[in-house]
Amino acid sequence: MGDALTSAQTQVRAPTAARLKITEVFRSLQGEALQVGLPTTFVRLTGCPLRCRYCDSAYAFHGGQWRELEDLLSDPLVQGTRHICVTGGEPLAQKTCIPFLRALCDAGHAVSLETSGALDISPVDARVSRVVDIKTPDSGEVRRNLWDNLDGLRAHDQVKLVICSRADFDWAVTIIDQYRLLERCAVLVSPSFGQVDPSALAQWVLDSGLELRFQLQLHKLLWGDEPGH
Ligand SMILES: C[S@@+](CC[C@H](N)C(=O)[O-])C[C@H]1O[C@@H](n2cnc3c(N)ncnc32)[C@H](O)[C@@H]1O
Ligand SMILES: Nc1nc2[nH]cc(C(=O)O)c2c(=O)[nH]1
Ligand code: SF4
Ligand SMILES: [Mg+2]
Repeated sequence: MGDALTSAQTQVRAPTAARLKITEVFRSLQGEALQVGLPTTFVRLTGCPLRCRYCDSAYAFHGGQWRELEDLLSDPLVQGTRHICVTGGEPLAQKTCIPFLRALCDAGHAVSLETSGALDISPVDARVSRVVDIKTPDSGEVRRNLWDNLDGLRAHDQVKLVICSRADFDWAVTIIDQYRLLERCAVLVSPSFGQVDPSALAQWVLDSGLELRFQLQLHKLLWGDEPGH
């Protein structure tokens, strides 16, 4: 028989514990979104079905380490911090992300989720602040936007558009108007790092007359574009 398990032996094995594939867990200042500046622990999940041209986290597409939920929840970097940001990669591409987010909320953390907007956000625990990207034409992934996600946005969620060009900004204004996004939650615009001049985008925001929240990735100003910050 060798080492091969019979089907009977397979059935009596303990069920596999819920696991997530993780690229990194680190503590930094939140560099993006409404929670910017707050000390935060980041949990970066491995893998993403999109390929945005500007992606600064491509190192999370592959590799990573399987970790059990219990192990992650008891990680000192998680336990010792109120603010937790779950990001990736695309966190919602792993189904165990949903119970992970719920468990973080149950443990009393203030949780935010960075997501591409390409996967259904409706199963996410209502206590989580969902930061939903809308992928612009010049991201190269505009066809992946799941527009139904916008219907279910709550006041403590956030929509983010990473702007790669003036044409992207004009497109963003049209979308914001069409989906009445400013009536739903905060709408953030951020320059694609190193591609769009931040002062140009700041001026476009002022000229638009819209109550958009301009933002820069604070961590890159502080620490550059290195992983782990
Ligand atoms: C790396 S992604 C991970 C979460 C998810 N996949 C997403 O796209 O939202 C986290 C955030 O970083 C933004 N981002 C990635 N590369 C960027 C860049 N070069 N400049 C500005 N923002 C960037 C993404 O748009 C997203 O809002
Ligand atoms: N400091 C810091 N803040 C962040 N906010 C969102 C991040 C991300 O990569 O999703 C990120 C990140 O990578 N670093
Ligand atoms: S969806 Fe997020 S992680 Fe995936 S390629 Fe785009 S920016 Fe990178
Ligand atoms: Mg990042």
